[in-house]
Amino acid sequence: MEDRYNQLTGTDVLTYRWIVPSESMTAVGELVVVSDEKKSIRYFTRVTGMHHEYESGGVLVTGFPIGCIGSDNIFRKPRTIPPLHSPVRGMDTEEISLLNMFMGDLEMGCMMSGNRLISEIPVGIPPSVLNQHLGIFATTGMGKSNLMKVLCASAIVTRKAGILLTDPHGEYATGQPGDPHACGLVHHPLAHVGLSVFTIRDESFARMHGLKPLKISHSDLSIADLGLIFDLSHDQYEVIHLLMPFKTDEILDFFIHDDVESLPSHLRTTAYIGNHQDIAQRVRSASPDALRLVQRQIRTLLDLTSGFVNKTESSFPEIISALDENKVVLIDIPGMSDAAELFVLSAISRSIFKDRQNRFINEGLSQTNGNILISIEEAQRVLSQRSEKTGIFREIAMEGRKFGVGIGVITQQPKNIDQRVLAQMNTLIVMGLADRQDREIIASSAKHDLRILDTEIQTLDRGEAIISTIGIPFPVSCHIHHFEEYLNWYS
Ligand SMILES: Nc1ncnc2c1ncn2[C@@H]1O[C@H](COP(=O)(O)OP(=O)(O)OP(=O)(O)O)[C@@H](O)[C@H]1O
Repeated sequence: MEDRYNQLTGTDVLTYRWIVPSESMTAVGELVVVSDEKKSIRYFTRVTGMHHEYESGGVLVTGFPIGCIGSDNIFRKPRTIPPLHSPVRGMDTEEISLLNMFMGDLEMGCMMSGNRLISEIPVGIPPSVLNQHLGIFATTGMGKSNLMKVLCASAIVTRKAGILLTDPHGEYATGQPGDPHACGLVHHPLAHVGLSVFTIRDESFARMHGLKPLKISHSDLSIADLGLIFDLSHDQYEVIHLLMPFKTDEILDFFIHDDVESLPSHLRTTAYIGNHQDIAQRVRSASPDALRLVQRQIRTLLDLTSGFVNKTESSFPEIISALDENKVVLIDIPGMSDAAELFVLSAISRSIFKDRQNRFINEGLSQTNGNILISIEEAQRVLSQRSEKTGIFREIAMEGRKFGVGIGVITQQPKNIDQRVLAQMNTLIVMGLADRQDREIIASSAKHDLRILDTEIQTLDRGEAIISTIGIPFPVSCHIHHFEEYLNWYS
């Protein structure tokens, strides 16, 4: 090899340049080490770009130092620069194990260095960051469902955090319907201890797979969530606000037992005869049409959800204690409409958040409680800039951290998520984003500078991700395990 190759030809603190022979297989994302041999400092550097160099006939590579390590063996942000002509080389075994030390317990895949898989470095995020929210940004078909299953599989093994997810497609519990080779979370060898599935499917299916029936009681619901299901007018929102101080089971009882058409006129006389005088008094000033509509919608909602919403029975205490035991809780609701799924997720999320909040206020959360991650697919439905439907999810995004509750925002359209919510996300997993504006928004909210990884993000393949988390001092390229294969490792 000629001398001029693989030596630093230019540096500033955050950009290194060197030339490699044109036939070399250097790839964007590759990790190399630039060593300052005099001072015994090694600079770990990630290839961020390259182009042909006329003069030398080689390829001019640019890289970004992700950290450096001196003779004290402490990994630091690079504030110094290596001298010109410092050698640039691949990582050795000791350097690979050094990077391995930063990886967390919730394993998702293996580290990638350019096109090469480093199987010695399993990539995972620490469970301790889950209360600081997580964003998964993936174009359709890039492997987001597979990633979620792998993340849950790891959580089932490590049992250091609880994860809640809803599944309206029926693919997480027992595998993609119609695919005989697909596996689901129930096939995890530790599912009996680390997984709880609550389902709306029929009893025989549930029994065969060890799933529990999902039950939601009237008092688990919040009247505010009516807006998740129906488009409410200003007047209807007013009715909802008037009703807010009352318990939901009483509100529902009131609307179920009064005659829809005569309700408003009754209320205008003093002769209301019923069990809910206080509610009747309160809604007296509301628009009769809005009141009638709200009543009709409540009845429709209870009709639609009659399979699992009932007066008194509730799975919520069991869901909360499973999450407290750091289990994965899957709400299996195949065929449920978009709106109804959000309604269910909102009710469960509120219950989890309020429980943790109350315990925090009354007893101080014990250190043994792990974090809980509530994952929301297509999160732009509830966390967009102008949505009135953000309710509990925004509250968790803003305040969940101190109570150990984080949200997992999964979306293809980060530009449609409220920027203030994105700013709260301390772990970002990017799985391909074709839209430049989407990439810019993510780059500006990440804890690491992802702008320089733009080329890499654009060249991500299915099953590949860039992970930026406060738990790891540099962004990591990762090849996500294939769920079915990952399960086999445990079997
Ligand atoms: N890491 C991976 N390794 C190998 N194959 C993968 C990986 N991730 C996903 N796949 C395969 O790619 C296909 C699409 O994956 P998946 O269903 O997870 O994508 P998705 O992003 O959830 O898609 P959609 O947006 O349509 O729900 C599946 O056949 C899956 O097995």
